[in-house]
Amino acid sequence: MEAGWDGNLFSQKIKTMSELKEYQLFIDGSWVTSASGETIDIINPATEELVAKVQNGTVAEAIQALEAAEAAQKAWGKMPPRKRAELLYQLAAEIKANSDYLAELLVKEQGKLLKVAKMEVAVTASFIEYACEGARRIEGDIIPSDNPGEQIWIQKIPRGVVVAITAWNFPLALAGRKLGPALVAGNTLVLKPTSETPLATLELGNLANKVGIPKGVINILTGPGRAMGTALVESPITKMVTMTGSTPVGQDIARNAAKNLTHVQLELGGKAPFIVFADADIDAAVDAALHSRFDNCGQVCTCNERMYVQEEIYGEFMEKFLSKTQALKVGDPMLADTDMGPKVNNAELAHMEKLVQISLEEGATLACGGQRPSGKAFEKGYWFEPTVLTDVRQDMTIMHEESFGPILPVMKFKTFEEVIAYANDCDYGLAAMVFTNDMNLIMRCNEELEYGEIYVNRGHGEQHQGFHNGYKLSGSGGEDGKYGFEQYLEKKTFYVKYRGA
Ligand SMILES: NC(=O)C1=CN([C@@H]2O[C@H](COP(=O)(O)OP(=O)(O)OC[C@H]3O[C@@H](n4cnc5c(N)ncnc54)[C@H](OP(=O)(O)O)[C@@H]3O)[C@@H](O)[C@H]2O)C=CC1
Ligand SMILES: O=C(O)[C@@H](O)[C@@H]1OC[C@H](O)[C@H]1O
Repeated sequence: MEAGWDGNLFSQKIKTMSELKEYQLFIDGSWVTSASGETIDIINPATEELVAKVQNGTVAEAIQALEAAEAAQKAWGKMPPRKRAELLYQLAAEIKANSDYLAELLVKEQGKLLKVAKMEVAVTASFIEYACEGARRIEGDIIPSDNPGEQIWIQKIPRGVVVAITAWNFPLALAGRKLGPALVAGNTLVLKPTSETPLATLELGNLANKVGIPKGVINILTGPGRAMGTALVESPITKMVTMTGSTPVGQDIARNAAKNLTHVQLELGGKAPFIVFADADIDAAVDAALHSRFDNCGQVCTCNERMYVQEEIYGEFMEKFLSKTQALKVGDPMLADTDMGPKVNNAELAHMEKLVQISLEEGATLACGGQRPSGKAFEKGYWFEPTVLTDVRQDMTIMHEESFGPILPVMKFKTFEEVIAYANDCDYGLAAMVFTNDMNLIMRCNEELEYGEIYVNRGHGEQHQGFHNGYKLSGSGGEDGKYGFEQYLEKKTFYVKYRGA
């Protein structure tokens, strides 16, 4: 089937989702078929049906995209930031205008609920709009020198070509989260979405052309992360790599970027503790714990990965929590009353089954779930029941290995010191959640918890103006907010001697 676009999202050869689309690579403003002659199948996790095909791009095409971005950056970086922002505001508007189409793509490629997919599309636009607000706040410094008749100027300048590599759980939002600040700051972009869920992200190429973003400013590639990703990271053309994904891949990227000492920003795995003290609002804590574990089928980096409940309220809390967990409706992500869709692929589903098996072998009790749901609706697809494990110990695998899925181990604790030790006994340091109304406990948690993002009396969910920052093996550099934006700028210091003594 011939694939191609005339530059407009809806004038493509394919008019409905039912026809199979073959996406191409978006390089230098054009759609090109890979020289590899190979494609990657994108499968619907709820039905196992083939949704579309994408190019299995080559290393040579990765370099071609980098060269296009490098050529475009010269003019793009010299454009007034406000002008860049005006184009990106239009891109954000087009994303919102195509919300239904993009949301449906996200459901079909990732299996997320339609209502969550619509939120993701809105958040993608919002990430870009937030970055645009910073266009006229790219501020430097003028500092008096110790030498007479001299000033020191510290300027903020674009880094150059930025490579963005994204994960499969919120593919479009993760792309917008990086594309926005990268381009507003005057950089150009080579974006490599995950091979699992690249479709909605690829559509950004159509929208970029539609709003008139100059060719080469945004390039979007699909292909094997290890081969293509490594080529992008190792190239001397690349001046920054921003990646969201697993810790092992983040470590690979850090190693490969070291060859040119390229600036790296990594948002990686997590194992967030969810701590409920005896004085907590139990009903609020139950609801927050439920959503912070089972949102997006547990596939959120800040998810409640392990829960600690103070023993005085454990019985009441768990009775309410298990009741709500068992009431969750697993099913078709397109339906409004569905609470949880499928895992993204078969490998992730097998990982769920393996974690439950290991947990039971290590002595845990299965309080609910623990397997694939039965019934005709679940004969196809990568479904897993909302699962709660009790009678777990801190030394068990499930308390340390990220599940990134709908499995929640729960432990009792007696004292503050005990639960802080449990919470910090972790290789990750991204997010933590704490429920208590005692200000003294809140401040002590703030002091003691070794996490970059702590939520108090609410569940997970970052905001753009915050700072999404992982300690330890959860990442390096952080993103979002003014500190995330700064990462996309280089500084140049200028000593200006303009008169004698
Ligand atoms: N901290 C955060 O904000 C978030 C963290 N995550 C983490 O991401 C993980 C799940 O996402 P997942 O997509 O499976 O993560 P992966 O690490 O498997 O992949 C992430 C991206 O890296 C690419 N890639 C793979 N190998 C390399 C390499 N050697 N060099 C360069 N790029 C490479 C992948 O391409 P390809 O897919 O083509 O192989 C993909 O685009 C979980 O661990 C989760 O915790 C997820 C979301 C947010
Ligand atoms: O990356 C994640 O899993 C979260 O940061 C998620 O990504 C985009 C959404 O805004 C966040 O909830």
